[in-house]
Amino acid sequence: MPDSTESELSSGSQDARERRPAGDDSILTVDGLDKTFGSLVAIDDLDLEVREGEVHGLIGPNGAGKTTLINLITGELKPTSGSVRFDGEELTGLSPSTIAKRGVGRSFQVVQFFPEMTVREHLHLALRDPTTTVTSILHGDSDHEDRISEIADVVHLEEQLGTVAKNLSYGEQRYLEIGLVLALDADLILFDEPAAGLNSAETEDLRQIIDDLRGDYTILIIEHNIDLVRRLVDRISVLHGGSLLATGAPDEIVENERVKEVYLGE
Ligand SMILES: Nc1ncnc2c1ncn2[C@@H]1O[C@H](COP(=O)(O)OP(=O)(O)OP(=O)(O)O)[C@@H](O)[C@H]1O
Repeated sequence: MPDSTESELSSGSQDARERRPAGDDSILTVDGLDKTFGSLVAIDDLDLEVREGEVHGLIGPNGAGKTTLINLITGELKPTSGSVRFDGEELTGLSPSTIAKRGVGRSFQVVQFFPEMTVREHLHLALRDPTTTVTSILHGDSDHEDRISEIADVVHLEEQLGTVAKNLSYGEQRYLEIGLVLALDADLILFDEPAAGLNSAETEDLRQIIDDLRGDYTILIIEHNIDLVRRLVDRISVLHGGSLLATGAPDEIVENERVKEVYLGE
């Protein structure tokens, strides 16, 4: 995908998504990736492929390297060696903002907002273009009202558009975070434990939200809730000690003896 301004990227990404059905083609290719922190090997000669249009689960024990991998994909960390390619282009060495502009969006384990700003204002800010002023955001003078409504609908926050972030429930804050990722109009979305801290009703709500994104985005999701993963994803990769232990369909993975041994505890 060529580098472009945010607004060009928005329309370009949308068109690109519409052209791309889910298939066997890899959109994200991790090849011989290594990351060490001093003497600690966090990612160890990792190969991994995410196919275009799929929902791909990333599981593994604590410390397996899942968040480190996400940070290497998004450019927050630089690999010690190896390569990450997205849509055929090398990401390694690019800055996080350039990688985001190439169409890679992410959520974080810890949600952070402006407590006094409403859901609409947050989305407006995320959709902003260089001509947007603070006054226009506060007055709701937005060219983006349709997109804001669309995103709020997708993340089940249409009733909360006028609610300030500090008055949202924890679950609603997590949905807003997903909305902010959608506003960046990424092609690949990386979710880092989106269900952490959610109760069972909220987790089901989250499952529906992510399920509704299926087909429009490629999704890589780190999640410890194995029931949620099984219901949501097309394929699972299991990390262990920074390496790939197994990749396959959910039913294959839960029956895999090595995976049971190191992660599922059976
Ligand atoms: N910035 C850092 N400096 C030093 N060590 C780090 C750093 N980030 C991660 N690590 C170490 O790298 C290893 C992998 O950590 P990582 O957070 O990627 O695991 P994880 O699979 O996401 O674990 P969890 O499921 O607990 O979130 C761990 O041993 C961790 O302590």
